[in-house]
Amino acid sequence: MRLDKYIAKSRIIEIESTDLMGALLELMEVSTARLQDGLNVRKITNQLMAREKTMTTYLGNGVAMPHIRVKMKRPYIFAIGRVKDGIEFEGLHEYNEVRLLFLLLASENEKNYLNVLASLARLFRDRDLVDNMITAPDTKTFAERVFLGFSGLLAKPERRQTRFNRLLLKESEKIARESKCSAILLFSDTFAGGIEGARGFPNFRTVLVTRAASDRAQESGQIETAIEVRSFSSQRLSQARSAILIGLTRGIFKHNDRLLCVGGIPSSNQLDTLMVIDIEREFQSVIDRENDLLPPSVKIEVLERMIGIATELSVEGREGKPVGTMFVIGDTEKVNSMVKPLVLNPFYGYRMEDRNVLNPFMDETIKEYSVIDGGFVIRGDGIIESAGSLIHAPAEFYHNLPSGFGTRHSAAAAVTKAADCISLCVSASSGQVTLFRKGVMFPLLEKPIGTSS
Ligand SMILES: Nc1ncnc2c1ncn2[C@@H]1O[C@H](COP(=O)(O)OP(=O)(O)OP(=O)(O)O)[C@@H](O)[C@H]1O
Repeated sequence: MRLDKYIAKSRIIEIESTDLMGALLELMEVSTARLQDGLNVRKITNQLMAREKTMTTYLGNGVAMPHIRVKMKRPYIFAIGRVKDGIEFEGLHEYNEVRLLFLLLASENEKNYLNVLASLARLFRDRDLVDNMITAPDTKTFAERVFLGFSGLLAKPERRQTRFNRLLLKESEKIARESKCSAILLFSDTFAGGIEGARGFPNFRTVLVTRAASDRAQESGQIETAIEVRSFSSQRLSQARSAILIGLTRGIFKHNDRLLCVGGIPSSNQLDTLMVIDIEREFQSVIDRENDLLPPSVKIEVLERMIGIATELSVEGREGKPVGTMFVIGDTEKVNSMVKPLVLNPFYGYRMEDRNVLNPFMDETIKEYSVIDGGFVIRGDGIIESAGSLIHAPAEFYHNLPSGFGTRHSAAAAVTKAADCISLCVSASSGQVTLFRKGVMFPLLEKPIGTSS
């Protein structure tokens, strides 16, 4: 998504105020100057402040992103301010870390709002890119770097290939051809910065698997498409199973494809692993046809987001402790008939947009509530209906799972037989993330017991 078209030089400023209210007023002033939309600066700033009190917009990496829908003709207004030394807001320490304050005003009628929020959050997750903006020596350079960053041109310097990497890439193509693979999956998180090889294989269909896909990667070479899978694991090719699953549901792969995975330890800059995967054999128990995988009511981006959150939860835990939970996605009408609330629904009273998992600010909230006993019920379009729910399908839908799986996993399996939904289980005891569809289990991330990251 091209975000640079919404950036204007006059809305890139150095913030003078040291408190949030003052800083927001400065950004609102430059946002509304010269506009005929009749936006009420004070009123909107107060609404932004009220919102910040109920839900922080601090994204990490020194970036906060207050955002709000307003009545206006333009689809979006972006304003970005650089803060010297953090800002004061109700004594909360995360605001001391703010160095960039990004204000997003969106029209009430804009349907793409959550996607824009998600794209911005993804952009600001790139530490190097943010640092580059923060450390600009003067305002002019700061503005230039903002433009470059938003247009995807401010890339990390590419590393030169080592001889060994070159050899592996060359042999990969040969192996893929001779073993009749239909595509090569290049795990680009192996490289801390870009690498020449990430341009893809000249004579072979290449799919990039990455934690953060930029549009630029796909524009700059033979990369046919990129699959974004979050993974904080330090294991080789740990994103493979999730990536293939997403590729199948997106129609990038067919169930009878054979794939060559090429990667190494994340950020090691060293390729060291080649793995041939026959999708049919690997996933045989889950799918007969790729179309069966995704329930009709579930949006693929919702499943992708939930796989990301479940993976992060399993790897990070919460406050140093492992977390177990269950997400049931889709067919909520039927699922709700099998739900008993264990606690008062914490999402009660949230606006739909604020409890949609596609909203990047929901990640933290979901993780926070994952420590509550019970599971989450999520609509196929991403709206969370409840958390802290006991999800219990009728007895006839229960079947034996391999030993080691207890009542949480049994319930997660059964509900996907009883309703046309998907469930994702994060195991508190083993750290595994398991997807269930039609009662069949499919481990996405296997974490050896006792590993913390
Ligand atoms: N039907 C259910 N719906 C929601 N949550 C459940 C359900 N059954 C169990 N749980 C939750 O799972 C927790 C762990 O139960 P148990 O150890 O039997 O499951 P498990 O499948 O082995 O999961 P884990 O691998 O996380 O230990 C329970 O304390 C409860 O919070």
